[in-house]
Amino acid sequence: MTAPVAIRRLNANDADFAQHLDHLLSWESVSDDGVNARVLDIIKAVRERGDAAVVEFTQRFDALEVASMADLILPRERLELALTRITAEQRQALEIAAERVRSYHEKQKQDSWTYTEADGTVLGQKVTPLDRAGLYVPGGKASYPSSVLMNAIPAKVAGVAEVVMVVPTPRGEINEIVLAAAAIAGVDRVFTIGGAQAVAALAYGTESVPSVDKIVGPGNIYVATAKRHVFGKVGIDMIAGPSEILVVCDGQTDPDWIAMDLFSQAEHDEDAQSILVSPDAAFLDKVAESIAKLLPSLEREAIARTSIEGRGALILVEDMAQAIEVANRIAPEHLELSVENPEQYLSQIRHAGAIFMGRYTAEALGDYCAGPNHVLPTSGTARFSSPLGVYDFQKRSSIIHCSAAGASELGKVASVLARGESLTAHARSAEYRIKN
Ligand SMILES: NC(=O)c1ccc[n+]([C@@H]2O[C@H](COP(=O)([O-])OP(=O)(O)OC[C@H]3O[C@@H](n4cnc5c(N)ncnc54)[C@H](O)[C@@H]3O)[C@@H](O)[C@H]2O)c1
Ligand SMILES: N[C@H](CO)Cc1c[nH]c[nH+]1
Ligand SMILES: [Zn+2]
Repeated sequence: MTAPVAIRRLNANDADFAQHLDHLLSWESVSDDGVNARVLDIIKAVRERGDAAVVEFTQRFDALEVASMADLILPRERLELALTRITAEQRQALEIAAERVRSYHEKQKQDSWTYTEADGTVLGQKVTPLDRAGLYVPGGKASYPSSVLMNAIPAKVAGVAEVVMVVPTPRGEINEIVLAAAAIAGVDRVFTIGGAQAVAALAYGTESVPSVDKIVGPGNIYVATAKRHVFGKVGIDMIAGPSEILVVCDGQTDPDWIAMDLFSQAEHDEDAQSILVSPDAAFLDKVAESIAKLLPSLEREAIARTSIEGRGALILVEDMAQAIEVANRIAPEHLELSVENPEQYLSQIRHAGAIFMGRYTAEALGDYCAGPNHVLPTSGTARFSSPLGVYDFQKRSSIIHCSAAGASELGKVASVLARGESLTAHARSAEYRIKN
């Protein structure tokens, strides 16, 4: 007999549904005072003592006996060596995934543009890649070669001259697939450091670690808190919370497939969130049975069970219109539309990090190799932010080139507005160019 799984059941027509949904979605992304204080101490120490502090924190938090920073630097040749230490099958999978991610992101590349007005004035925007990007690859509880590809490839496509990667190697355990992914993605330098100390080193620079212009990549609470604190000194991509999946199903997909799709994100983290919405009550029962049947077969059963029981839900809705309403309210990181003819709903979806269309598009394909980025807005932030992309590694400068005639005409307008602001040097600067 299979052990019961206590997954929450909600009905969107219940009077207190909104309240229950708010409670279900709430996740405190702000670090507690203890974590905050510790991270601030780490950042201060790295700013003041550079490499020496990074080495000390690495010894303490990653249980690594290293003598100096030299032991925490991996040259490009070491990355190339990793390519020979993985299996041919692993190398081929990495190369196929990298190629698909690269060609998808090539389409996002923005070019500089200008236009010329009738009087010869030229206006436009110059698009420039960042000089140096820092890529945080998590390495505490698990290793993520796919995240190396998803973060480094858009940077390279954007034309970033130097990509510096940091990855902790607790107890000295190096993941060869992570290094091989770095070689394939074209990462320039790797430091085996992690946590807040790695973020601080990338932001402020040390004797060995170069300071970067922007830090991207997911990480645990120490990494996220450090990223918040160094924002302003450097750019950051986003603060990514635990993984989430919302499946909307019309009741016609194999319930085992749906259960495993829910587990695919639940196995990431005890705090991950997996929710199924369907207008078919009998189907929700079948998925509940599949969950109970398949959960014990997972390698990461304990993590997935905590996630499913603590933050998961099966939600009954009146119809597909109500399902879409719930999806927009949740604004999930991943939305699976496991329905017949998903295109009919696409225009109504307003908030989702990535939308997986139809019964065959398992979210897991997007995590590894479909092509779009797997670094996505979580915790409802899809309301205002977008997947990591080439645009995160490009910045724009305005271009203004006035002709003599253009400067004269604009000078008159600027003069009036400047005098209205009592900024007379502005006004006189513009007025010098007015032709009488
Ligand atoms: N959104 C995404 O695309 C995505 C992808 C991959 C991973 N993730 C998430 O990233 C996170 C990775 O976390 P992780 O812990 O496995 O690796 P991590 O690399 O983020 O953190 C490990 C580091 O945390 C620091 N640390 C640990 N305990 C500490 C302490 N007590 N005090 C100070 N520092 C300490 C150490 O320096 C250690 O090197 C997970 O939550 C995972 O779900 C998200
Ligand atoms: N689903 C994660 C982002 O939420 C990304 C990932 C990496 N490996 C497997 N999955
Ligand atoms: Zn995943």
